[in-house]
Amino acid sequence: MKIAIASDHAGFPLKEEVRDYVRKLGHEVEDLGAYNTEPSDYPDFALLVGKALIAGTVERGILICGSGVGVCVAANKMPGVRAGMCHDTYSAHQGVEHDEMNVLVLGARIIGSALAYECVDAYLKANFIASEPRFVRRLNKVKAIEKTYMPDAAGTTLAS
Ligand SMILES: O=C[C@H](O)[C@H](O)[C@H](O)COP(=O)(O)O
Repeated sequence: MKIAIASDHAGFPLKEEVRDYVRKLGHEVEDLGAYNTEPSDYPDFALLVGKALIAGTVERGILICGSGVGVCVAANKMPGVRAGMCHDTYSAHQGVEHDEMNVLVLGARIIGSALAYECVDAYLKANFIASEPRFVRRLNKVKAIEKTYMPDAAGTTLAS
C-alpha cells in the first residue's frame, strides 16, 4: 500500500521509527514531515495527510503528535478522513474492519515504539468488512452526517 505519514515536533522521534518500520513491511511511505524537533503546529501535518488521502495519492495515513489528540481532531475536520487514535491492537484493526478508519493516530508521549509497531501492523493488515450490512449501514450514516455538516465539501470527499 501507499501510506502517508506525518507528525509534529512531539511526534517526530516516533514518526521516524514508524516510517522505517512501515517501509520494512514493504509499503511505500510518503513522509510529509516534520523533519526535526523544532516546535511546530500539529494541524499543519494533519492537513498534509488529509490532502494526500483526498487527492488519492495514498490509500492510508498515519499521524503522530504528543498525545495523538490534536492531529486526530484536526484530521477529522476533513471530508472523507476517518482518523482514530489507537494505542491497542484491537482498536487498530477493528477501527478499519468496522469503521473504515483510514488514518491511524498515535501519541508519541503515550506509547513506546514496540507497541506502536504492533498497532501499525494490525492497522495495515486490516480491511473494511464491506460484506457486513451493519458496518456499511453505520458508515453510510457517518457519511450522511458529513454531508449535512460539511455541505461545502460535497464532491471533495474520498471514494470508499
Ligand atoms: O494534541 C496536541 C499534541 O499532543 C501536541 O503534540 C502537543 O500539544 C505539543 O506540545 P508542546 O508544544 O508543549 O511540545
